[in-house]
Amino acid sequence: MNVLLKCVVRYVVSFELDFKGWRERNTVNTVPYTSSIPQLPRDTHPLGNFNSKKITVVGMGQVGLGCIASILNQDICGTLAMIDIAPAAKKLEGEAKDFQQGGGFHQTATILASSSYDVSEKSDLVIITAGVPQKPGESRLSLVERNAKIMGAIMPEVLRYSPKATIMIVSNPCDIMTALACKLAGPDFPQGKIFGTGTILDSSRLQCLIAQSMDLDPRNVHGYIIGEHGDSSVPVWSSVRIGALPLLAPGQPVDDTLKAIHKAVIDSAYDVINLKGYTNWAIGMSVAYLAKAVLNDNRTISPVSTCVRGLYGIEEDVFLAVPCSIGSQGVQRVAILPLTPEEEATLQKSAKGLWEVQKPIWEQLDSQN
Ligand SMILES: NC(=O)C1=CN([C@@H]2O[C@H](COP(=O)(O)OP(=O)(O)OC[C@H]3O[C@@H](n4cnc5c(N)ncnc54)[C@H](O)[C@@H]3O)[C@@H](O)[C@H]2O)C=CC1
Ligand SMILES: CC(=O)C(=O)O
Repeated sequence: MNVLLKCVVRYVVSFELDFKGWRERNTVNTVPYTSSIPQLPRDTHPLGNFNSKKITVVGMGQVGLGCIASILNQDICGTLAMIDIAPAAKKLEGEAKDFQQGGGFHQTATILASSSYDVSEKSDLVIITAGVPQKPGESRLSLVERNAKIMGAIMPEVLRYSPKATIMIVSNPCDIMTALACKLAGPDFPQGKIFGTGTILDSSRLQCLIAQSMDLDPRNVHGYIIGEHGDSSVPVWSSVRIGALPLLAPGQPVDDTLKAIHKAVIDSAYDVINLKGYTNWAIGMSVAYLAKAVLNDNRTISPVSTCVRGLYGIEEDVFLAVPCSIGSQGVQRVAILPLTPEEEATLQKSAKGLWEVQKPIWEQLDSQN
């Protein structure tokens, strides 16, 4: 009984400490991180209100299609718009018709498709998946220049037709593309409203691999990969929980099994791309999960990509994934996860590496203004 009481007290205390670790997400790029904003009123969502909600997905390749399939299966919105470039128009029309013909099994009343952004008008959420994918063996960072050009073409159109939308970036390299989308939106666009899918997929891969090694349900593994959605990602072993139990005791070193699990997480995308040429279903499920959090204003905690300058001793103007609460306005608050000195140092290294790739694009953009 005594032991049980101690456990309860420990968890109540640690909840309070964790709660104090939240930092409000500033609404505008220029507001310093330390400022706090009044909590935004929670949207009311009576049953069936999703019908008034509109999602646009830009980029109807493998990932875009994976997103649409998951969104439709989960009855998240009433209207869905699909956008791709003009040369892909015929395929786009075919995909839209195929999804429309499943109307007996989902509740999305309207599915639109076009290469023109007027179909995206007044979207509540815009999801950007357009861009070049990796070839087998290619890193995400190597896509940066090609996909920066594509992002440059897309963002003005998105903002023209849906200036109030929350925007989710999936295109790789996801963290730099999210930073770029924010820069293109300008300093007056509420900062948290543009976020990247970050390491939500990497964290799911981590959950699955740990669960597999322990013969458990992945949904009982709680923990995050943070930092870059890519090769320099950081597993926060110090806060992984199995059910309510910590995976590691305080000070317990990370052993070779855990290191191998992290390596397997990093290798996951390369592995699937080698096997089938692309990844799409797991990211589609991740996107639908986040879309539901936005449209239902759920305040769901997920590791998504947001500006981390000023956090964890990071000085560079970079976006990385950290656990955030996600609602209708995108990232509403950033959770300040306690890190060990090693985890913090690895995150800082990841930030520096990303900044080296991002810097030339920033210099180019700044010289144009
Ligand atoms: N963040 C994440 O966890 C993941 C990100 N990705 C990334 O998602 C992106 C898309 O991957 P896939 O769908 O496999 O590639 P894909 O080549 O199958 O599709 C890309 C689509 O973007 C379209 N597109 C190109 N320029 C466009 C523009 N200006 N406007 C509208 N559409 C445009 C293309 O026509 C094509 O349909 C890649 O950058 C990939 O690396 C992929 C998986 C996971
Ligand atoms: C391609 C990619 O970013 C992924 O599957 O993680």
